[in-house]
Amino acid sequence: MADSVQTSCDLMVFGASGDLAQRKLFPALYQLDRAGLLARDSRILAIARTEASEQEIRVRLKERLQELIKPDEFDDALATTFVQRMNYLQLDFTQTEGYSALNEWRAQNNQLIVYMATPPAMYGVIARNLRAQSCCTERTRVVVEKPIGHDLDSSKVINDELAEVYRESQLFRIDHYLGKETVQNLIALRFANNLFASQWDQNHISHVEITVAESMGIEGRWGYFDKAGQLRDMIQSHLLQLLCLIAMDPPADLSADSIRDEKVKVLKALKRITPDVMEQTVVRGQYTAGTSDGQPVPGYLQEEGAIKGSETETFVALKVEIDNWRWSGVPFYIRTGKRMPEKMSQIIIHFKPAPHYIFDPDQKHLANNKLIIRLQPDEGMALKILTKDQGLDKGMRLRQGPLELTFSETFDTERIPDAYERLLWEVMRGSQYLFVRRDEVEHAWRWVDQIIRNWHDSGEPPKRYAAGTWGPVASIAMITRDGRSWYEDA
Ligand SMILES: NC(=O)C1=CN([C@@H]2O[C@H](COP(=O)(O)OP(=O)(O)OC[C@H]3O[C@@H](n4cnc5c(N)ncnc54)[C@H](OP(=O)(O)O)[C@@H]3O)[C@@H](O)[C@H]2O)C=CC1
Ligand SMILES: O=C1O[C@H](COP(=O)(O)O)[C@@H](O)[C@H](O)[C@H]1O
Repeated sequence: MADSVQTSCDLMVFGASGDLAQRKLFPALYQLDRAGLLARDSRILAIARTEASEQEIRVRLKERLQELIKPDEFDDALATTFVQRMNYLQLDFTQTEGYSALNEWRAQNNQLIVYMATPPAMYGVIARNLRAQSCCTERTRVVVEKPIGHDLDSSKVINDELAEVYRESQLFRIDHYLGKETVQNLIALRFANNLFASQWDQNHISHVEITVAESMGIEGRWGYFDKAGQLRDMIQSHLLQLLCLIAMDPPADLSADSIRDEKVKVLKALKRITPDVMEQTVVRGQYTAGTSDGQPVPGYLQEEGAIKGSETETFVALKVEIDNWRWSGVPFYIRTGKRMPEKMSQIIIHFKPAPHYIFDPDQKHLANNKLIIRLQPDEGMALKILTKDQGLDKGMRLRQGPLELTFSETFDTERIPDAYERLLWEVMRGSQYLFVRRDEVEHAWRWVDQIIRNWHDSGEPPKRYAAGTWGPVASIAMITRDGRSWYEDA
């Protein structure tokens, strides 16, 4: 990481025994320590309801780190020092008693970071209790997880509760996709390469595809997921963020507000999806039994904890339009689902063909250049271009080939940091450019809410797809109707 000035931090992790803290936050902090980015006097206060001694918490955390960190990145001595940074406080977040211990723990000169890795319903009460103890100052940074609510109204309640105690400049709302290196690279790709900057509009691009596919199912999270569904869980946050980064105008600079202002303009310009266009522009699916990695897997309704008859969607495909000068007439086809054939996230920019075609009419279908941006796995990109097929017998036959950039092969990158490493590091540096501002969250909900309302009003159940397939056939029909198809690498 380029800028490695350390700041001494006191990090309070509310919800320290939870899945997110254990699986993502503490391993990320360990990695920051390993990279020399945690100041020697930075400390961590793990806070949860579970009764445990400090020693037990440290021992358990070290075991967990050993389990989660790759063997060649796990250093026993470092892990021992790392867990010594940690203290433990047993606290019921909803009770005021006990919060005074937080003030006693913190070192006044260290930068205080409060990480709320808890259900969002806890954010307000934690913030108020911290204020009551004068535990936070104007310098305190507060990190909150998604989802911020489950619709516009509930997100406003959570945002208002946070705003009662903290200024917007203190709030770091996580969307972990923004912490992925390949997602940040979208900004570099678009605004550091004039080649693309000058071609990035409706004059040159015919359509855009965004696919975020997961091979896993619900993995014991049925209770949470069934109340959310794929639209709220993935589209409202991650996919709309990706769409914004692809569609936004150039920001004046790399400051958080310049970037976020441009993203908000895109969210405001998203065309409303009215009931009359739902059938052509929205496909909602739910997986049934099928296979994953060659093994039989149950359907959504047979997963552990499932409630019979649930109509929650595990797949969504949308045809999105952006009503502005840059993107008028350019559909963005986006899809995301659980239990798809593979875990794969990619963005395809389909360029328009040259204005006048002079080659073999049989080859006209090849005529569009495509930029394939592979977000994960196999991070990199390929620009599909046309060249002359070589050979005396080939005449002026065309063939399509990639200008290929696979990051791991081209660059001597030691390791790609996990999204949470980057995000925690940015919080420590006090930089908000990878975090979501209140108005972004609310515009995203406003747009997603109308789709949910339409589903509700129509009463139409999700379409079924077998686990291990690319979603309901209707999602293929949606794009085929426009004479296009979802990109498949030949
Ligand atoms: N897990 C993940 O991969 C992701 C999670 N998130 C978000 O992160 C947040 C945390 O998720 P996750 O870790 O999965 O949730 P868990 O349910 O696994 O953990 C919740 C944590 O909050 C604590 N807690 C809850 N209520 C109280 C209370 N009244 N007093 C004290 N402690 C309390 C629990 O303590 P105890 O165990 O002691 O009861 C536990 O440490 C949520 O907002 C979630 O949406 C976002 C993206 C991914
Ligand atoms: O936020 C979430 O993201 C994960 C997918 O994240 P990835 O980094 O593995 O692509 C998703 O599985 C989960 O349902 C959702 O809450």
